Amino acid sequence: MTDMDPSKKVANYLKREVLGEGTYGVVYKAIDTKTGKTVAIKKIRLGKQKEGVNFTALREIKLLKELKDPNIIELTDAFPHKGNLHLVFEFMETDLEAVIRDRNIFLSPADIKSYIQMTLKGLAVCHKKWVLHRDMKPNNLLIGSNGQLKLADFGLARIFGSPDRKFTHQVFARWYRAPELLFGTKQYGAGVDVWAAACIFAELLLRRPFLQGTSDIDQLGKIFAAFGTPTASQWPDMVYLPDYVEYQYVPAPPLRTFFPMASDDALDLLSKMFTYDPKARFTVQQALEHRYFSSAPLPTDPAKLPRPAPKSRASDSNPQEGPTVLSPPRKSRRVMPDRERFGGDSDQVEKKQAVGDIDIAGKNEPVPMSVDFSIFGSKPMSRPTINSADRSHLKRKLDLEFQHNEE
Ligand SMILES: Nc1ncnc2c1ncn2[C@@H]1O[C@H](COP(=O)(O)OP(=O)(O)OP(=O)(O)O)[C@@H](O)[C@H]1O
Repeated sequence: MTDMDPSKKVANYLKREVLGEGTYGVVYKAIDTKTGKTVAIKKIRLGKQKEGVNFTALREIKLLKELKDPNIIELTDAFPHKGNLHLVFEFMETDLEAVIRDRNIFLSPADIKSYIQMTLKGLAVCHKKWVLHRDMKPNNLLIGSNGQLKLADFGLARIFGSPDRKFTHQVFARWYRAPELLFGTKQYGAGVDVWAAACIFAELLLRRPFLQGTSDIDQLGKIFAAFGTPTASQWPDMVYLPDYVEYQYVPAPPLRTFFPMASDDALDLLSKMFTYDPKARFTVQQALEHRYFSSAPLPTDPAKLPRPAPKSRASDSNPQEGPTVLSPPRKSRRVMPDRERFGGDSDQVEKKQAVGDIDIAGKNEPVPMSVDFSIFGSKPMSRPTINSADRSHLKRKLDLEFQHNEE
């Protein structure tokens, strides 16, 4: 990086097409005119922070720039321009979501092992430096032309605040959220990234998201239906969490029910990463040392991993023609469980989904949760229920969710 006036750095980049829009703003493809390299520039709306990026944010960005590892996306530059902060990253060809969704791609057990190992290796480096990701999901795991998987969007949640829930695509982030976050914990640690990595591991095995909750309450219902309702002995601190509500006990079905083709080692590792109590949950380092990674088949060499066919990029042929949107932003391409399926007034849809079968104003019987059991096969399992004593607490939580969505 040079010592030039940061606001002038924009001249170093030749802007090309829009790559997509995420939680924090638009991402452009660009050419670094000094090196000739292709880069991706994330333009972050500073929004209400009229005074610009605060000192803490700048310090955090400096920290991210220093995080250099083969499994972490490199932040090569950062500069303000027209009230937006521009973060310059190395350009990546595709991402893990595209790999998982591509029906032409066959993922062998060794390929899955390689992708999840690279994910954990990137996480390990960050956790060693006390940086949490907090927003791990397959489309934040970018893949380069050499097959290397790299974690993206690291630490952005801490710098720019938690992703804004009013953006529809945030419904997907919920699927990777650890139970302590869903119960409203304020003091969370590296375990939230391990839970999310376990969800990604499960998604690689299934080729679809594992736990697709339609609201935070429903997400917990899905988790409990898969792993059994946590007991006090399994997770002693659970009852003290701010948004804790008691769910009727349901036992855990065997994990193999959901992953019939997975190896015993894969299931053992998965169960240790999906441990309820964050204090007992595997750390990233423990996960990397698990025998799953040293037993046959060994992880595929990244260069030999299957990847989607490169997309043709229209503006590559004519860079003079301003930014061109080549495809809808990723989130609209993904199947939307809530809003897109119902259309119309999105807030109404959100309310309808979140409330589901719960009769908040109803009588005192235990109330069945709205849980979509379709992911577990056609036969519904016993449904977790919420005790009536917690009804008002639940109503308050749902109201809070609605407020978030209506903002
Ligand atoms: N370094 C990069 N190289 C190439 N494409 C990138 C890079 N970073 C982001 N993109 C692409 O830009 C688009 C927007 O990315 P961004 O990270 O802002 O949002 P997202 O990951 O899609 O969603 P979210 O913000 O919810 O995580 C995506 O299509 C993403 O694949």
